[in-house]
Amino acid sequence: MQILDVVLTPVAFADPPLLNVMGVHEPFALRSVVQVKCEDGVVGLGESYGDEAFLGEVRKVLPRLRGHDVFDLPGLQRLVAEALSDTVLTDAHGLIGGFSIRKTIASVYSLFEVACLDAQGHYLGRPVTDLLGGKARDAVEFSAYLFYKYGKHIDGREDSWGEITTPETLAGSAKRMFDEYGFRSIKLKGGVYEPAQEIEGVRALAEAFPGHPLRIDPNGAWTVETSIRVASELDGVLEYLEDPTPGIEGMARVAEQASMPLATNMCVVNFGDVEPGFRARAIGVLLSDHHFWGGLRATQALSVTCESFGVGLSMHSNSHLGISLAAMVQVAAATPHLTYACDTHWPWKVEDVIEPGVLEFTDGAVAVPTTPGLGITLDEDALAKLHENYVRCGLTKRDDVTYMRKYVPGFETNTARW
Ligand SMILES: O=C([O-])C(=O)C[C@H](O)[C@@H](O)C(=O)[O-]
Ligand SMILES: [Mg+2]
Repeated sequence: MQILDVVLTPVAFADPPLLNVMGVHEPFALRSVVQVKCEDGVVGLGESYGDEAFLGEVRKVLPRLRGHDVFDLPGLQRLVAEALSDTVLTDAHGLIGGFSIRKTIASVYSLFEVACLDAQGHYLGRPVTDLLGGKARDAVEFSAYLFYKYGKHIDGREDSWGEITTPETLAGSAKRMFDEYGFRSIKLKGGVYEPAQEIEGVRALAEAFPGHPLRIDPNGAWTVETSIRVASELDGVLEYLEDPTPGIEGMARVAEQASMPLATNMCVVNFGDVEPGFRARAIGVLLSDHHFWGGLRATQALSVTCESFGVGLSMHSNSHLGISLAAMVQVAAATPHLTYACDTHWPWKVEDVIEPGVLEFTDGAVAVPTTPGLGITLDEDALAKLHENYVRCGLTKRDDVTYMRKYVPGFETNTARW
């Protein structure tokens, strides 16, 4: 089945001022939506990053896709690699580890791989899970992903969550997420305040939600020594500790002393990192992300690798829309070795590009769609509206650091600060 045309649409959706180690989220999160249009009216959907540098790489591939067989994924991989000369994509938020040509190719390939799998599924009348080997579970569990946040954006734009800076407001946000989505486990994005304050936040959550698995992710805000101390203070409280300190070597030193497993989406971020990361015993849990690991099939290969080495697997997320959630759900469902509830930023957004009603949360889990492809339908009007947002907002890259300086003049990132 030949690809006849590919339409790339950059979009932007409203994002609250969520805090992290790098600063604060800007008023809009950027994404790209791709429609791979094939013979017989079949269309496949993909979603990924929306910053200008990423779009530039994606655009290099577009003219080569016409005439490509949508079932030929190795050919797609070659075609992407050939198109992307030797550019290495980086980002201005630094939250998903190092960059390389390999990771750049994997990221761009992933966008098209997902769209091709969606198209294949529509053509065959089968869900993507079937194309990935079949369902290992009927629903995919996610965790309540909590953030500290400001009450409003610099331009006065507000959201329904209000300010979250204290243990009380943190527990309040968890309660709301539990009530609305039925989540059972909690992840706290840390790296914002000094460790004692974030430990207090974790303890407040543990007290308010006894028995619910808890994690904290300061995105490398702590030194090795601080990480070891926090791990010891939160012994018996955390299910796992995510990226306490930067780099494989530092993580390995923490892992040696910590009672709980360490997780990462920062120090092992492509297949080249697996051997050194696993050899150093730096992590007990790998947080995969199909957007930069090279798609859904690469995520399954990663899962088998993790299982072979006794490493757990879960899923990392960035601010995303429904096409990405659908892809995460499909691959998670078709991946037997998935050992923890996955991350999602889903509760923080109020708009989308897909028709509502399919990806619903019950008891913190999304039922795996059984309809063809990813199981979702693009809402063309919503896509046009979010594209209009993109044009109007004027953002071309994610830059939490510079935006934070509007709140805190002179702000420097918190990486290994404490
Ligand atoms: O687990 C993580 O490190 C993330 O989810 C990275 C994200 O970019 C998160 O920090 C965010 O949205 O600010
Ligand atoms: Mg993380």
